Amino acid sequence: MSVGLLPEGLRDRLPPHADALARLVWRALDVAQAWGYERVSPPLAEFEDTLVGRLKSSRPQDLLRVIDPVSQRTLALRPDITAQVGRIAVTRMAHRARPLRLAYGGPVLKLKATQLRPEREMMQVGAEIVGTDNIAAAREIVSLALTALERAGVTGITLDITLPDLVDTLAAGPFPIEAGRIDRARALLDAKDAGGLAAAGFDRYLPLIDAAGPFPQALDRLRAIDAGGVLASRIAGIEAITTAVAGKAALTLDPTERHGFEYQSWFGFSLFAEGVSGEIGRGGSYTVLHPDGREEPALGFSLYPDPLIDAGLGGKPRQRIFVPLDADAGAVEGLRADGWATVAALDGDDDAAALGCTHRFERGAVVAV
Ligand SMILES: N[C@@H](Cc1c[nH]c[nH+]1)C(=O)O
Repeated sequence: MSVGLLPEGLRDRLPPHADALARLVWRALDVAQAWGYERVSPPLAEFEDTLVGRLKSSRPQDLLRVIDPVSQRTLALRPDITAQVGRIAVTRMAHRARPLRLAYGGPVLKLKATQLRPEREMMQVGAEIVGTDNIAAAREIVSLALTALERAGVTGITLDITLPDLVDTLAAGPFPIEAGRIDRARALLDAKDAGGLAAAGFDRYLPLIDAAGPFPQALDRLRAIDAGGVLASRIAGIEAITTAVAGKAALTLDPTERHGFEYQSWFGFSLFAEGVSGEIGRGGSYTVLHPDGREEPALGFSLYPDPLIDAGLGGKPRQRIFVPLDADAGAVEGLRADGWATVAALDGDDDAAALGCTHRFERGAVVAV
């Protein structure tokens, strides 16, 4: 057996990174709690059919599955906690008043890594509002996500806004496309392939490519597209949401971006930070399905704090001080209260420096090692 070898995309988090990650998660959850969100903690794995299908428009996913010898049913490891929160909201917490505000944090597992991120297991921490997906809810969710990132020490944040169901809405209304050709149009828009769009007869969608980029120019270009009320109401919505975050993040618009937006509806966003590669968070509006088929609007965000640690965030570990066998317990407690990590001698000849201590506690005084 190969000792210490882990499957591709899975890894151990070692000191000091494991502590830093725990601190980042804790800070984000603490902010959410202060904003009135109650924590839920769903399990790592569920029956496959309860994990998928709870959110409207969620596509069948590639999941990591196992057969449970106890129930003889297929279990899936969660790739996203949002669907689990949706399940809790419409089952065990269905009786609770709306809007229901819930927060969560824990590891998720994807079947495949992406090019940008070789990891398949990552920490996810977030918050969801179930019961409304109006502008006020969107403003709160975006503000909360930015505040949580600020609290984690993240600077240079970019908020990239997208309209995940825009192409479907335009295709069903002002810019008609037959159902069978919508995927083609979406793929061309994803690739920002202007020539391809024109050649395929999707000319009316061309201006959407130019409506991507920094605010406010991108929004002005979106406004210039004549698509009747469909766009007007969304533009008004985006403007109202973004006034709430003015000064906290740089704003960009990518109206047709849908990469990673599986179930989000009229509003979606991605979060980026200077010096951190790839997305650090994502969110938006969506619809939760009740067991009786009833639909409930929801809105939320998830942060992915792992890359923040590689960027040096998450705080510094405590400085370590070596404490001899005969030290006074009260004094040692005082050292911990002052922010030291105390490393107690367990026999006569522990090596303070080898144990990572920069100081030792000698006859009541702190002495450099
Ligand atoms: N859970 C989603 C983001 C999200 C939360 N709420 C709504 N959308 C993701 O990680 O992609």
